[in-house]
Amino acid sequence: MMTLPDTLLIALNQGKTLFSWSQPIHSSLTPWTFLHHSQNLELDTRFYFQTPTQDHTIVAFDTLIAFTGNETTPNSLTIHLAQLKEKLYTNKMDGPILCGGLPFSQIHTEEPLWGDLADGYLFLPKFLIHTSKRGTDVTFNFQATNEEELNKAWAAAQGMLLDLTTLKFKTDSLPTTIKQEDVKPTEWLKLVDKTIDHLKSDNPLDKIVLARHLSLSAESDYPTHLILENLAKQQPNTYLFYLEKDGTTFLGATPERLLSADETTFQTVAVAGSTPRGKTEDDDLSLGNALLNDPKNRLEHQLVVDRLYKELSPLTTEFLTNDTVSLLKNRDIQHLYLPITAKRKENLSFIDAIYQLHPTPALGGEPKKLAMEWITDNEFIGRGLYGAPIGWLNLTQDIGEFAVAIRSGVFHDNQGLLYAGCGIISASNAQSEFEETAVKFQPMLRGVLTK
Ligand SMILES: C=C(O[C@H]1C=CC=C(C(=O)O)[C@@H]1O)C(=O)O
Repeated sequence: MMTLPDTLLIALNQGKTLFSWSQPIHSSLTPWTFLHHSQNLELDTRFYFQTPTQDHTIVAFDTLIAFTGNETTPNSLTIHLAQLKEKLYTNKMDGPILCGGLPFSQIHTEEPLWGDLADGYLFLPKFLIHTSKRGTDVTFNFQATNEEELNKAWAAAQGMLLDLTTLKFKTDSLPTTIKQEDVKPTEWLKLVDKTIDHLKSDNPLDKIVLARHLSLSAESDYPTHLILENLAKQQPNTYLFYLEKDGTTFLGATPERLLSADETTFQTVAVAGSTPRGKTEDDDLSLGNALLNDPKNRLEHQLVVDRLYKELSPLTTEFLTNDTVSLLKNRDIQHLYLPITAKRKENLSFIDAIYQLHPTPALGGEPKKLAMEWITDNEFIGRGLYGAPIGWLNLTQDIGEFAVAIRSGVFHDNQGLLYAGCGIISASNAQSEFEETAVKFQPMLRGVLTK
């Protein structure tokens, strides 16, 4: 076990009370091993996030400091993060990482299965493993106001590293799902018709995204990390995300980035308009071509593109990508796709930019405010973190990456609730949207039902 580094003691004597210590780990342990090993420990929080290219994987455990509800608004978060920075000592250039999900909407209908997670949960973990092209680092975050607390916190962190790297696997398997039920299917079809009528009536609304739900029950509790592991095998080229807090887990495999930020650029994508994958290569190609040439889907997508350009313009100085729309193909579904990269203006915060973009018309609608009001007033079940920004941000450098949490579900004990949404415009048809959302449930269903 490593002894307490002197620099931490010096920082304490200089008045620092929040400590973030990172060190490389030279081991063959993968992020999955950590997630598996963690099942043997009593932890209040678990988090997993992996980019589609797998060039960043973050696994984090236990909460040191968390922001939820009103604390996650952009102003409040900015103040809280600045306060953390003031008392922070870190041995790393790029500082500690906060991870989690921001709420889909501050105003929302309660849904018991979500518990507190529905209010958003951005946390500074006690323990984090980050795997990137540079290798694997472990970070311990802790608070202490005197030497005794510092020694205790350091010993606890080292003990956790030892546990996570030496404990044996718990051999779990996924239970049989005994009930799989569309939630209020007839009412949902009626709601789509009502929404289409509303879009056709005299108001500025062009698009509203509606979510549908599928409820699941299993013969015993879901070991949710195994669902994530299935998704990792079954859904290449997607963001994998997993947020577990006090026994409730929200997880999924989304193709959609909301915003990633490095020191100089913002990167987002416009993903909207959907069709299934074909059974043969020819079939797949013709479905893709039909999607590229379908006016209804092109309009759904263009509304997202236009909004992203509009929202990004004041935050950036120059767009670095062209306007060629292509197809994004995942295992079960394909979408119209346009990546957008722009040079970010200096001193413009990543958090502000996230809130500026969220929800794009791929999840909310156009215009944003009216669409969000319609969603809140009419959907049967609260969205919680479905469709919300999920990911990470660096505390000291204003960088990070958030995905749009779709193709997802929330689980507690032996219960699950899957979410799938679709963009409604005046030319939509309720039955086709029902079928499109059925395809969008497929990735999560495959993950849950595979033993
Ligand atoms: C809202 C979802 O998908 C969005 C992303 C891509 C395509 C969409 C569509 O074609 O409607 C949706 O806007 C979902 O999968 O739950």
